[in-house]
Amino acid sequence: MTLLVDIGNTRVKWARADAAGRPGPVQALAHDGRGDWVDTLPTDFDGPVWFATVADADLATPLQAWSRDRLDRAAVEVVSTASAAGVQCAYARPECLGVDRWLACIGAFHRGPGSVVVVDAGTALTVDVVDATGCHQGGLIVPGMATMQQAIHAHTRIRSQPVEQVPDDLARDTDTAVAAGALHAAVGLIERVCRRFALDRRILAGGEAARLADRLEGDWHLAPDIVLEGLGRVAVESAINASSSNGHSR
Ligand SMILES: Nc1ncnc2c1ncn2[C@@H]1O[C@H](COP(=O)(O)OP(=O)(O)O)[C@@H](O)[C@H]1O
Ligand SMILES: CC(C)(COP(=O)(O)O)[C@@H](O)C(=O)NCCC(=O)O
Ligand SMILES: [K+]
Repeated sequence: MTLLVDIGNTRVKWARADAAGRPGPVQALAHDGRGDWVDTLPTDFDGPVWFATVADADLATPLQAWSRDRLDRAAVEVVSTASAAGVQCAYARPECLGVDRWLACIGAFHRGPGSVVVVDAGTALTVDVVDATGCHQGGLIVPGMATMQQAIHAHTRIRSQPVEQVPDDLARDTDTAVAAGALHAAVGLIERVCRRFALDRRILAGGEAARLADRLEGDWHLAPDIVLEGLGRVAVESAINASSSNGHSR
Protein backbone atom coordinates (compact mmCIF):
# COMPACT_ATOMS: atom_id res chain seq x y z
CA MET A 1 0.00 0.00 0.00
CA THR A 2 1.18 3.53 -0.79
CA LEU A 3 0.04 7.05 0.09
CA LEU A 4 -1.02 9.46 -2.68
CA VAL A 5 -0.92 13.20 -1.94
CA ASP A 6 -2.22 16.04 -4.15
CA ILE A 7 -1.20 19.51 -2.94
CA GLY A 8 -3.51 22.16 -4.43
CA ASN A 9 -3.46 25.91 -3.92
CA THR A 10 -6.13 25.76 -1.19
CA ARG A 11 -6.35 22.17 0.02
CA VAL A 12 -4.25 19.07 0.23
CA LYS A 13 -5.98 15.79 -0.67
CA TRP A 14 -4.66 12.33 0.16
CA ALA A 15 -5.63 8.67 0.09
CA ARG A 16 -3.98 5.32 0.66
CA ALA A 17 -3.76 3.29 -2.56
CA ASP A 18 -3.66 -0.44 -3.24
CA ALA A 19 -0.99 -2.26 -5.24
CA ALA A 20 -2.75 -1.31 -8.50
CA GLY A 21 -2.56 2.39 -7.54
CA ARG A 22 -6.32 2.67 -6.88
CA PRO A 23 -7.01 5.26 -4.18
CA GLY A 24 -9.24 4.45 -1.22
CA PRO A 25 -11.32 7.11 0.62
CA VAL A 26 -10.01 10.65 0.08
CA GLN A 27 -9.31 13.11 2.87
CA ALA A 28 -8.89 16.84 2.32
CA LEU A 29 -7.63 19.70 4.46
CA ALA A 30 -7.18 23.43 3.79
CA HIS A 31 -3.45 24.07 4.29
CA ASP A 32 -3.53 27.87 4.75
CA GLY A 33 -0.09 28.01 3.19
CA ARG A 34 1.42 26.09 6.13
CA GLY A 35 2.99 22.65 6.25
CA ASP A 36 1.59 21.37 9.58
CA TRP A 37 -1.03 19.26 7.77
CA VAL A 38 1.62 16.54 7.41
CA ASP A 39 0.99 15.62 11.07
CA THR A 40 -2.50 14.46 10.02
CA LEU A 41 -1.22 11.95 7.45
CA PRO A 42 -1.54 8.22 8.12
CA THR A 43 1.57 6.09 8.63
CA ASP A 44 -0.01 2.62 8.32
CA PHE A 45 1.18 1.74 4.82
CA ASP A 46 4.36 0.05 3.70
CA GLY A 47 5.06 1.63 0.28
CA PRO A 48 6.32 5.08 -0.67
CA VAL A 49 4.53 8.43 -0.60
CA TRP A 50 3.78 9.68 -4.12
CA PHE A 51 2.91 13.34 -4.37
CA ALA A 52 2.09 16.04 -6.90
CA THR A 53 1.98 19.76 -6.17
CA VAL A 54 0.96 22.97 -7.90
CA ALA A 55 1.40 25.01 -4.72
CA ASP A 56 4.47 26.80 -3.35
CA ALA A 57 7.55 24.61 -2.92
CA ASP A 58 7.35 25.42 0.84
CA LEU A 59 4.36 23.09 1.09
CA ALA A 60 6.12 20.02 -0.31
CA THR A 61 9.23 20.42 1.87
CA PRO A 62 7.43 19.39 5.11
CA LEU A 63 6.00 16.34 3.33
CA GLN A 64 9.47 15.27 2.18
CA ALA A 65 10.86 15.78 5.69
CA TRP A 66 7.90 13.90 7.25
CA SER A 67 8.38 10.95 4.88
CA ARG A 68 12.09 10.77 5.64
CA ASP A 69 11.70 11.16 9.40
CA ARG A 70 8.52 9.16 10.09
CA LEU A 71 8.69 6.51 7.37
CA ASP A 72 12.41 6.37 6.67
CA ARG A 73 11.82 6.57 2.93
CA ALA A 74 11.82 9.39 0.38
CA ALA A 75 8.56 10.86 -0.94
CA VAL A 76 8.45 10.67 -4.73
CA GLU A 77 7.25 13.69 -6.73
CA VAL A 78 5.29 13.18 -9.94
CA VAL A 79 5.47 15.95 -12.57
CA SER A 80 3.85 16.56 -15.95
CA THR A 81 5.58 14.85 -18.88
CA ALA A 82 5.04 14.49 -22.62
CA SER A 83 3.26 11.17 -22.10
CA ALA A 84 2.33 8.84 -19.26
CA ALA A 85 -0.12 6.00 -18.65
CA GLY A 86 -1.44 6.12 -22.22
CA VAL A 87 -2.04 9.90 -22.34
CA GLN A 88 -0.10 12.39 -24.53
CA CYS A 89 0.23 15.98 -23.35
CA ALA A 90 -0.99 18.77 -25.67
CA TYR A 91 1.47 21.33 -24.33
CA ALA A 92 4.64 21.89 -26.37
CA ARG A 93 6.27 22.34 -22.96
CA PRO A 94 4.61 19.58 -20.89
CA GLU A 95 6.39 20.64 -17.69
CA CYS A 96 4.29 23.85 -17.83
CA LEU A 97 0.96 22.01 -17.61
CA GLY A 98 -0.27 21.96 -14.01
CA VAL A 99 0.42 18.46 -12.71
CA ASP A 100 -3.07 18.30 -11.16
CA ARG A 101 -4.56 18.86 -14.64
CA TRP A 102 -2.22 16.27 -16.11
CA LEU A 103 -3.14 13.66 -13.52
CA ALA A 104 -6.85 14.48 -13.85
CA CYS A 105 -6.55 13.84 -17.61
CA ILE A 106 -4.86 10.48 -16.94
CA GLY A 107 -7.44 9.52 -14.31
CA ALA A 108 -10.31 10.57 -16.61
CA PHE A 109 -8.93 8.71 -19.63
CA HIS A 110 -8.76 5.47 -17.66
CA ARG A 111 -12.26 5.78 -16.22
CA GLY A 112 -13.89 4.59 -19.44
CA PRO A 113 -13.86 4.52 -23.23
CA GLY A 114 -14.26 7.47 -25.62
CA SER A 115 -13.41 11.15 -25.40
CA VAL A 116 -13.69 12.91 -22.07
CA VAL A 117 -13.80 16.39 -20.58
CA VAL A 118 -12.53 16.81 -17.05
CA VAL A 119 -13.42 19.91 -15.06
CA ASP A 120 -11.50 20.57 -11.83
CA ALA A 121 -13.31 23.29 -9.91
CA GLY A 122 -10.94 24.41 -7.16
CA THR A 123 -8.95 27.60 -6.48
CA ALA A 124 -8.78 27.80 -10.26
CA LEU A 125 -11.33 26.13 -12.50
CA THR A 126 -9.71 24.11 -15.23
CA VAL A 127 -11.28 22.36 -18.21
CA ASP A 128 -9.29 19.72 -20.13
CA VAL A 129 -10.27 17.48 -23.03
CA VAL A 130 -8.73 14.08 -23.83
CA ASP A 131 -9.75 12.27 -27.01
CA ALA A 132 -10.60 8.58 -27.28
CA THR A 133 -6.99 7.66 -28.11
CA GLY A 134 -5.51 9.44 -25.10
CA CYS A 135 -4.42 12.65 -26.86
CA HIS A 136 -4.88 15.60 -24.54
CA GLN A 137 -6.45 18.30 -26.72
CA GLY A 138 -5.60 21.16 -24.34
CA GLY A 139 -7.63 23.08 -21.81
CA LEU A 140 -8.64 26.36 -20.20
CA ILE A 141 -7.92 28.05 -16.86
CA VAL A 142 -10.16 30.59 -15.13
CA PRO A 143 -10.48 31.62 -11.48
CA GLY A 144 -12.62 29.27 -9.41
CA MET A 145 -15.92 30.68 -8.17
CA ALA A 146 -14.58 31.66 -4.72
CA THR A 147 -11.53 33.21 -6.41
CA MET A 148 -13.78 35.21 -8.77
CA GLN A 149 -15.61 36.61 -5.76
CA GLN A 150 -12.30 37.42 -4.04
CA ALA A 151 -11.19 39.26 -7.18
CA ILE A 152 -14.33 41.42 -7.05
CA HIS A 153 -13.63 42.16 -3.39
CA ALA A 154 -9.98 42.97 -4.10
CA HIS A 155 -10.71 45.38 -6.94
CA THR A 156 -13.99 47.09 -5.96
CA ARG A 157 -15.75 48.35 -2.83
CA ILE A 158 -18.14 45.39 -2.92
CA ARG A 159 -17.99 43.13 0.14
CA SER A 160 -20.57 40.50 -0.72
CA GLN A 161 -21.69 37.62 1.49
CA PRO A 162 -22.23 34.03 0.32
CA VAL A 163 -25.85 33.21 -0.58
CA GLU A 164 -27.67 29.96 0.18
CA GLN A 165 -29.63 29.63 -3.05
CA VAL A 166 -28.15 30.96 -6.29
CA PRO A 167 -30.96 31.55 -8.79
CA ASP A 168 -30.88 30.65 -12.48
CA ASP A 169 -32.39 34.10 -13.19
CA LEU A 170 -30.87 37.56 -12.96
CA ALA A 171 -30.05 38.78 -9.45
CA ARG A 172 -31.74 41.70 -7.67
CA ASP A 173 -29.20 42.27 -4.90
CA THR A 174 -25.39 42.49 -4.76
CA ASP A 175 -24.69 39.31 -2.80
CA THR A 176 -26.71 37.26 -5.29
CA ALA A 177 -25.33 39.12 -8.31
CA VAL A 178 -21.74 38.27 -7.32
CA ALA A 179 -22.47 34.64 -6.37
CA ALA A 180 -24.66 34.00 -9.42
CA GLY A 181 -22.21 35.80 -11.70
CA ALA A 182 -19.41 33.45 -10.66
CA LEU A 183 -21.60 30.36 -11.00
CA HIS A 184 -22.95 31.30 -14.42
CA ALA A 185 -19.48 32.28 -15.66
CA ALA A 186 -18.23 28.79 -14.73
CA VAL A 187 -21.27 27.02 -16.19
CA GLY A 188 -21.10 29.09 -19.40
CA LEU A 189 -17.44 28.26 -19.95
CA ILE A 190 -17.96 24.55 -19.35
CA GLU A 191 -21.00 24.37 -21.61
CA ARG A 192 -19.16 26.19 -24.37
CA VAL A 193 -16.37 23.59 -24.32
CA CYS A 194 -18.96 20.80 -24.31
CA ARG A 195 -20.62 22.30 -27.40
CA ARG A 196 -17.32 22.63 -29.27
CA PHE A 197 -16.12 19.04 -28.79
CA ALA A 198 -17.84 15.72 -29.39
CA LEU A 199 -17.51 14.32 -25.89
CA ASP A 200 -18.49 10.85 -24.73
CA ARG A 201 -17.94 11.45 -21.01
CA ARG A 202 -17.97 14.37 -18.60
CA ILE A 203 -16.11 14.34 -15.29
CA LEU A 204 -16.36 16.94 -12.55
CA ALA A 205 -13.94 17.25 -9.62
CA GLY A 206 -12.69 19.77 -7.08
CA GLY A 207 -13.96 21.46 -3.94
CA GLU A 208 -16.59 23.45 -5.89
CA ALA A 209 -17.85 20.50 -7.97
CA ALA A 210 -21.01 19.94 -5.93
CA ARG A 211 -22.13 23.56 -6.44
CA LEU A 212 -21.78 23.16 -10.20
CA ALA A 213 -23.13 19.64 -10.65
CA ASP A 214 -26.87 20.34 -10.75
CA ARG A 215 -26.44 23.41 -12.97
CA LEU A 216 -24.69 21.64 -15.83
CA GLU A 217 -26.53 20.08 -18.75
CA GLY A 218 -25.80 16.49 -19.69
CA ASP A 219 -24.54 13.55 -17.68
CA TRP A 220 -21.73 14.56 -15.33
CA HIS A 221 -19.84 12.11 -13.22
CA LEU A 222 -18.64 13.48 -9.87
CA ALA A 223 -15.12 12.16 -9.27
CA PRO A 224 -13.52 13.92 -6.28
CA ASP A 225 -10.53 11.58 -6.45
CA ILE A 226 -9.74 11.93 -10.16
CA VAL A 227 -6.31 13.58 -9.59
CA LEU A 228 -5.37 10.88 -7.08
CA GLU A 229 -6.53 8.20 -9.52
CA GLY A 230 -4.17 9.62 -12.15
CA LEU A 231 -1.40 9.88 -9.55
CA GLY A 232 -1.89 6.21 -8.63
CA ARG A 233 -1.67 5.19 -12.29
CA VAL A 234 1.55 7.12 -12.85
CA ALA A 235 3.03 5.84 -9.58
CA VAL A 236 2.44 2.22 -10.56
CA GLU A 237 3.77 2.81 -14.09
CA SER A 238 6.89 4.57 -12.72
CA ALA A 239 7.52 1.76 -10.21
CA ILE A 240 7.25 -0.87 -12.98
CA ASN A 241 9.58 1.11 -15.28
CA ALA A 242 12.10 1.58 -12.46
CA SER A 243 12.13 -2.11 -11.54
CA SER A 244 12.43 -3.25 -15.17
CA SER A 245 15.31 -0.83 -15.85
CA ASN A 246 17.03 -2.08 -12.65
CA GLY A 247 16.56 -5.61 -13.98
CA HIS A 248 18.15 -4.74 -17.34
CA SER A 249 21.14 -3.09 -15.73
CA ARG A 250 21.94 -6.19 -13.67
N1 LIG B 1 -13.24 22.99 3.80
C1 LIG B 1 -12.89 23.75 2.78
N2 LIG B 1 -11.83 24.55 2.86
C2 LIG B 1 -11.48 25.33 1.85
N3 LIG B 1 -12.13 25.37 0.67
C3 LIG B 1 -13.19 24.59 0.53
C4 LIG B 1 -13.63 23.73 1.55
N4 LIG B 1 -14.71 23.06 1.10
C5 LIG B 1 -14.92 23.47 -0.15
N5 LIG B 1 -14.05 24.44 -0.50
C6 LIG B 1 -14.04 25.09 -1.81
O1 LIG B 1 -13.18 24.31 -2.59
C7 LIG B 1 -12.17 25.12 -3.20
C8 LIG B 1 -10.88 24.36 -3.17
O2 LIG B 1 -11.07 23.16 -3.89
P1 LIG B 1 -9.88 22.19 -4.22
O3 LIG B 1 -10.37 21.32 -5.32
O4 LIG B 1 -9.39 21.50 -3.01
O5 LIG B 1 -8.84 23.24 -4.76
P2 LIG B 1 -7.26 23.25 -4.88
O6 LIG B 1 -6.91 21.96 -5.61
O7 LIG B 1 -7.02 24.46 -5.68
O8 LIG B 1 -6.68 23.29 -3.51
C9 LIG B 1 -12.14 26.42 -2.42
O9 LIG B 1 -11.84 27.49 -3.28
C10 LIG B 1 -13.55 26.53 -1.85
O10 LIG B 1 -14.39 27.21 -2.74
C1 LIG C 1 -4.31 26.05 -13.02
C2 LIG C 1 -3.80 25.68 -11.65
C3 LIG C 1 -3.45 26.95 -10.88
C4 LIG C 1 -4.93 24.95 -10.89
O1 LIG C 1 -4.56 24.78 -9.55
P1 LIG C 1 -5.62 24.42 -8.42
O2 LIG C 1 -6.84 25.23 -8.61
O3 LIG C 1 -5.95 22.95 -8.60
O4 LIG C 1 -4.95 24.64 -7.11
C5 LIG C 1 -2.58 24.70 -11.75
O5 LIG C 1 -2.93 23.59 -12.51
C6 LIG C 1 -1.37 25.37 -12.33
O6 LIG C 1 -0.64 26.06 -11.65
N1 LIG C 1 -1.14 25.18 -13.65
C7 LIG C 1 0.04 25.69 -14.34
C8 LIG C 1 -0.34 26.37 -15.62
C9 LIG C 1 -0.99 25.47 -16.65
O7 LIG C 1 -1.58 24.43 -16.32
O8 LIG C 1 -0.92 25.83 -17.84
K1 LIG D 1 -8.33 23.21 -10.12
